[in-house]
Amino acid sequence: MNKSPEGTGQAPGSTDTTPAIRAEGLTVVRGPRTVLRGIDFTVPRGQITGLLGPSGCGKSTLMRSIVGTQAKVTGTLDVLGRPAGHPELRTRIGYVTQAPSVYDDLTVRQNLDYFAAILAPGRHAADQRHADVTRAIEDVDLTGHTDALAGNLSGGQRSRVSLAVALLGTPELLVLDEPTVGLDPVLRRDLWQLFHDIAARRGATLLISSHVMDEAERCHRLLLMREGQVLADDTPDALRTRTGSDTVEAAFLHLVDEAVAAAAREKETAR
Ligand SMILES: Nc1ncnc2c1ncn2[C@@H]1O[C@H](COP(=O)(O)OP(=O)(O)OP(=O)(O)O)[C@@H](O)[C@H]1O
Repeated sequence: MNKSPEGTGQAPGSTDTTPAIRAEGLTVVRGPRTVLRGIDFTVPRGQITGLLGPSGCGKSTLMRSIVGTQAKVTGTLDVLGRPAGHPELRTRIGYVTQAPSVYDDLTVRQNLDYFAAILAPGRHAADQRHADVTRAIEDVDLTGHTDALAGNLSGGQRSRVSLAVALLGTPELLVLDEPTVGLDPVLRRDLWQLFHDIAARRGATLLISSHVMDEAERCHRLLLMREGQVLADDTPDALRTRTGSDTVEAAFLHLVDEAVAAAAREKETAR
């Protein structure tokens, strides 16, 4: 388990010091609810940022906003130097939703061939597609299962096929919505190792959501959310120190208690 993440915050060879993501006063309304409430944060390049918080706090909504699939987004949201949803960002971002996007009746390679053909169509790109697919399969450690039907894979292997699809175009930003949910501890450890490899080797930025607080310890930085607001935007070490806690979980609970107490005081003053 990678408990002491290393990262420079800067992609190798890159001179771009602007954040990968910058949000100011970001607000999102879904149906009758204001799901994100004027939040501010930045995500540095070349690192793994964990997005943590209880179910329903707005993690997926935030990710959808970043990748440009969410309606009713107001405020500032810049992604890789462009406004979220800009067409130029489509090939620069990889997004893996909670439901693996794989076709069960195709093999691992056929699944990837299909998505590679959408990204780079035409005969002239055939060699490049083949190389990209082979590399993506290697990246997620599924080389031994290349010709297996996706429907015959385990849950964790299917998740890795979905991740391989997101890796096809060597994205600069990977947005992964609970990629380890339901996986056993060994697979979870292996996937986190892979995430660190991707950040270190390619200088890619990863934004990864999770409910599981021990995964927070494996991130370079954390965005802790609660009820549509960002409770903290810091490193795991700084969070533990600031709250006098031994674990990120204890730090999070401390911050929640503080937020609840502050809200109660505000209510009392307003009476
Ligand atoms: N299509 C929708 N229409 C209206 N409200 C929605 C819709 N989808 C989600 N919401 C609401 O938005 C809020 C945030 O949902 P979101 O899926 O972003 O939370 P989450 O933190 O990702 O939760 P989980 O960890 O359970 O996936 C929830 O209160 C949810 O009920």
